[in-house]
Amino acid sequence: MAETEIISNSGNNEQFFEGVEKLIEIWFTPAKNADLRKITRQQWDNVLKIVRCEIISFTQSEQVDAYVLSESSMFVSRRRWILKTCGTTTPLRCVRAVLGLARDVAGHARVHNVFYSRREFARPAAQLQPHDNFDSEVKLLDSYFGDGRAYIMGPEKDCWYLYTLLPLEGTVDALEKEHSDASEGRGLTEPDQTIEILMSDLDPAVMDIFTRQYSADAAQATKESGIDKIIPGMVIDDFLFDPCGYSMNGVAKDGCYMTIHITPERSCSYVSFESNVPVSSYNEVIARVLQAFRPAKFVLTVFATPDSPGASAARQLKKFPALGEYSPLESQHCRFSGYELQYGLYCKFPS
Ligand SMILES: C[S@+](CC[C@H](N)C(=O)[O-])C[C@H]1O[C@@H](n2cnc3c(N)ncnc32)[C@H](O)[C@@H]1O
Repeated sequence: MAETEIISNSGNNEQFFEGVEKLIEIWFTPAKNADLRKITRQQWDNVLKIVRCEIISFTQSEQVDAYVLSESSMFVSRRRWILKTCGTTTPLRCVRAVLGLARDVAGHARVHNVFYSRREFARPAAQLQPHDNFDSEVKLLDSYFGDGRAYIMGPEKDCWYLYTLLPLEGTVDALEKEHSDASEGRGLTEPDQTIEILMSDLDPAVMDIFTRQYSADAAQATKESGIDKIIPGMVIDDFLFDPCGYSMNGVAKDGCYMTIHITPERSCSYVSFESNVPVSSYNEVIARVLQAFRPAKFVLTVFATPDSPGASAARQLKKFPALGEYSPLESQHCRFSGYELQYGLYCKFPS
């Protein structure tokens, strides 16, 4: 597991923990009999050693294998791999190994799409290479994928970074991509949508729930915080760290997932929520998440293909609405070839 750093001036000997995750999602082009779930547990253990984290729990649905990690989560399905890790982990260092296993073990030789994203770290200088700056991350990603584009959204301290192979809609690159996808039979996509809510500065009373002092086990923390009500019908795999910290994965029968990670330490409190639940409005989910965690500030991102129910959710958020007691500070909308993206930064009123 990655090391944590003692905060010298916290006064209560509290440790600093970088809750902000690096999130990489790779989609492979559909191929006959190819399935990333052919990669064995031992092989994943070896991959995660490179990242400096380990598997601590596992659950699955018919469509997805969900791993809780010492630093966040990993989801493996037929052609999509998601790795989300926090602390000082190094997820981009394992991508070459994953591409090799995908080709040699799973039968996936072709990458269809890549999304790498993260919020700005609380302490960027504490990160290990290449994660100590976005330029280095992009350089390494380009060495794997060759042809990516990098974006930075929002104001400096609260910005959100994205690297993807998707070109912006209407550009020459987008037209070229459509042509090459069509000629190589790669036009096959499926509806996809993802919401992330990346929250900081959370209500200390809520954060106390995610300590061993307060909750006897993860199940108690899940229930008491209302996490079990955010998206009903999920099979929940939760873990309460000692002395504090919490991670959960939820999987549903229809193949969708949710994942929540909590760093409750007062000086660096952080919570992330992510799901691909196929709804046409995120209003209820967002309201439940904010009610459960009561952050002072959060970054909201929604990715959706035009044929997914989430496309209308992304457009609703584009109108830049206040969300309950939260006012919008920044908003950006991007149309990629095949995806819409909405980024928003929100702050509790008055800011
Ligand atoms: C893995 S969790 C969730 C991190 C997540 N990315 C988030 O959103 O905050 C991190 C929390 O668990 C605590 N923790 C306790 N033991 C840990 C361990 N062995 N490895 C990682 N985190 C641990 C950390 O101090 C921190 O509060």
